[in-house]
Amino acid sequence: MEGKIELFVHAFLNPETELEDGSSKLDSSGAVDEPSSPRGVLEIPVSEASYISDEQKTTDSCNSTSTDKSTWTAHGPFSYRLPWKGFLDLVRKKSVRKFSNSTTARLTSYDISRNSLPGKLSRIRSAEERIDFGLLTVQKAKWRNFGYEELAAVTDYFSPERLLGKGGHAEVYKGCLPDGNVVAVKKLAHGEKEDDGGTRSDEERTGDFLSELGIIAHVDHPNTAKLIGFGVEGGLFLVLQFCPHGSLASHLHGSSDSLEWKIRYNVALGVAEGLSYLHHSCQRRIIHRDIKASNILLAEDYEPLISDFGLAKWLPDKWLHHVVYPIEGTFGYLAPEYFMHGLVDEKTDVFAFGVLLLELITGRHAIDSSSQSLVMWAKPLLDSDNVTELADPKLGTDYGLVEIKRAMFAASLCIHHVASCRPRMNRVVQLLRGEGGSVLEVKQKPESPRSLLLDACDLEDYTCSNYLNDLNRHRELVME
Ligand SMILES: Nc1ncnc2c1ncn2[C@@H]1O[C@H](COP(=O)(O)OP(=O)(O)OP(=O)(O)O)[C@@H](O)[C@H]1O
Repeated sequence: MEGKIELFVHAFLNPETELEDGSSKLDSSGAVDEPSSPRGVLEIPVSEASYISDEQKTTDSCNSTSTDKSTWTAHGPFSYRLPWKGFLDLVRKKSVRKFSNSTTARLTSYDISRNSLPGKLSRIRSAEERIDFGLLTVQKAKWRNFGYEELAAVTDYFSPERLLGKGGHAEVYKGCLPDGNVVAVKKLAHGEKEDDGGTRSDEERTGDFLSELGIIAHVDHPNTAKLIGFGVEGGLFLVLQFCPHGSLASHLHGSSDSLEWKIRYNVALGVAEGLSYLHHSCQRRIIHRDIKASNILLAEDYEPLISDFGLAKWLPDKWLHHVVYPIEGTFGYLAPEYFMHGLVDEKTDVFAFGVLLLELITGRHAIDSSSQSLVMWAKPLLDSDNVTELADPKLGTDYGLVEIKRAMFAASLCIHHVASCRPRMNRVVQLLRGEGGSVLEVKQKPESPRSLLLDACDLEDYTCSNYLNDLNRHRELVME
């Protein structure tokens, strides 16, 4: 492997911790033969690649940003390990995020201790430092480690006027770097008491942060959010590419203007491609677990970027699925096998993507104000191919009939209540591009091999009304 160098830092989960959390270590044969899923994977690539092109650096200003797909190149294959294990041992503990019954937020906050965290985290070195390997000096060019003062200065001391948005875990501010680049500074929320009266430990919060940082730094696709840097002084911060058009949710649900169909279709395709990359083409198999309209950001030209990797997991290839507890995510987007059994694999994201497609087609919320599930509302209309009833009234008849029918067909497959009957994301991309073949071909039989556990779940006579009952039951349990 010549010519290119990457530095990898791998943080591995403590196996015991993982088992305590209920995570499955079974491969298809049921054998426990795989080390636990890493808690976070932090890669520091040292390649020619840079997220921001020279051209962009000179042309961007606080008032204008651009997204140049041509600047994103693959990382080189040669790797070198840094001795960070001691530090990472501190952050092995698994996060215990709470499940929310809200369609817009997960109810968890970080209790960021200002005393001990910076000390521990200060061992993270800037991705800009030069590293001397004897004969070879390489430039780590990917990300920056920002100091607190620097982040405060670029966001006008986190002034409310700079606030771009607020989620369940973070506030995001617009920042203008001295070189003119505009960024989004994601400030992880300060800790309040959790609902159960407990507080999250430094280690847990740091683990969550590293997990998100590790995954977002690892992914590299035109339809995934771009990391520019991070900060660990005075709190935990991610510095991200600024998306001038905000979130898809704000356009679909927060604006009286209609998002035109052409953009909606491009968003559907872009998100499908981004997810297909995460599932099948990324160096590791990543499950996002929180695909929803508020986590899709719109960059220049309304190109969609999958963001918020706070719940994302990567699965070793040998694992058919992963069992997680607690169940986290957002009501309305949760696949039945996930909210009932905690089973996570690529099909969890496929289901959520199906709900997102329905939102794009209909303009409706995943769960509306009267708690009606979009999936349940849309199913009969999808079955009867009723475009007129399904299409967002704001669109009028301004949609491509072929495209909307493709989107409807893809959605109907993605929201199938049996996981194995849902298509994989690379298939969904083909369907949306019109490369899908006939309907009969696509309505495939369940994939194999399937784990015994999943098959048992699938073999139940699980109908749509079962799904609705389960959803309601689960909701009641969570709200108790
Ligand atoms: N890079 C960005 N550019 C512009 N706006 C952004 C950016 N990142 C986030 N935002 C805005 O901030 C909001 C909250 O961000 P984000 O979803 O990452 O927070 P969160 O607390 O992790 O959310 P969640 O409740 O889903 O966990 C987004 O919905 C969006 O409106």
